[in-house]
Amino acid sequence: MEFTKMHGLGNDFLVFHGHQALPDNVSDLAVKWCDRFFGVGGDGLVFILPSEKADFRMRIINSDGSEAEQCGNAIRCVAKYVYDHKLTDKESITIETLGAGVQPVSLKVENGVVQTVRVDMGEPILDGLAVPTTLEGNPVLDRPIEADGREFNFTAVSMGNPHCVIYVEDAPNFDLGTWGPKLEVHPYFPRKINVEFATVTSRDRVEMRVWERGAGPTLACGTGACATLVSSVLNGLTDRAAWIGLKGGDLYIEWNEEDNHVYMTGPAAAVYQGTIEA
Ligand SMILES: N[C@H](CCC[C@H](N)C(=O)O)C(=O)O
Repeated sequence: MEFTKMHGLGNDFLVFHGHQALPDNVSDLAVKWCDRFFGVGGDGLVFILPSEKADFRMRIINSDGSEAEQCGNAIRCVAKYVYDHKLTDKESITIETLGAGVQPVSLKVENGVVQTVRVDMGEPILDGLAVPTTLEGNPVLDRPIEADGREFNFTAVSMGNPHCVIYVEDAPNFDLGTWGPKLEVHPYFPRKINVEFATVTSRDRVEMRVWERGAGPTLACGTGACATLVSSVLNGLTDRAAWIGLKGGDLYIEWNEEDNHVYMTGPAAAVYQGTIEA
């Protein structure tokens, strides 16, 4: 199967186009192909499929084989792919996702190549039971959670996929590897959860590191950046637009007061094309 290796701020994927549906053994293939030693290496597989409701449809499989409802960095890669491969000549397109409906995407094109992508990520879901968590509350805001004897406070936000945002002293140096996996599978989260550790440095900047559900530590998480901005506004820590500083780079996130939609702006890059045996 032919693929294009792409990334959004180092959150990297094998991108496939030209298929009508996911391969039957896509979970096994994700585990095998995302392995960084025995496979191509990646945080997940992304399939660009036909859609009856939008210009294109995206499905995302994490490196552990689980399918996610949404993926911010991947949707920017999909937008770049379809324009650069001349599957569309529009600079405003729509992409259907499993968990966030149809999303408008606008492309910033320079010299005929997509440089940055702005995605309407839709409205955040704040009702605790809908994120989902087992907790009542709309929102579930700054609530205690205990893992292995240590207590944190978290805010729950869904962008179609679930997120748990926790504020810490120094996110870039936080012990992500110890606490991320424990919280990912905490009993509060029936579908597990993406865990963001964040440090607010000003009203328009937050440093964040992410332990992703089904993928572990990644260099960037688009939906996680959106969840972190929404959480920071709800907790009174930032304005409604801010830079989210990730290990792989920065994303600009806005939570529009008029339409309640979250907008994400950032880059997408293609690295190489290849073929791989199923
Ligand atoms: N691991 C995530 C999916 C990928 C999200 C992330 N890579 C992004 O850019 O939003 C989940 O299971 O919800």
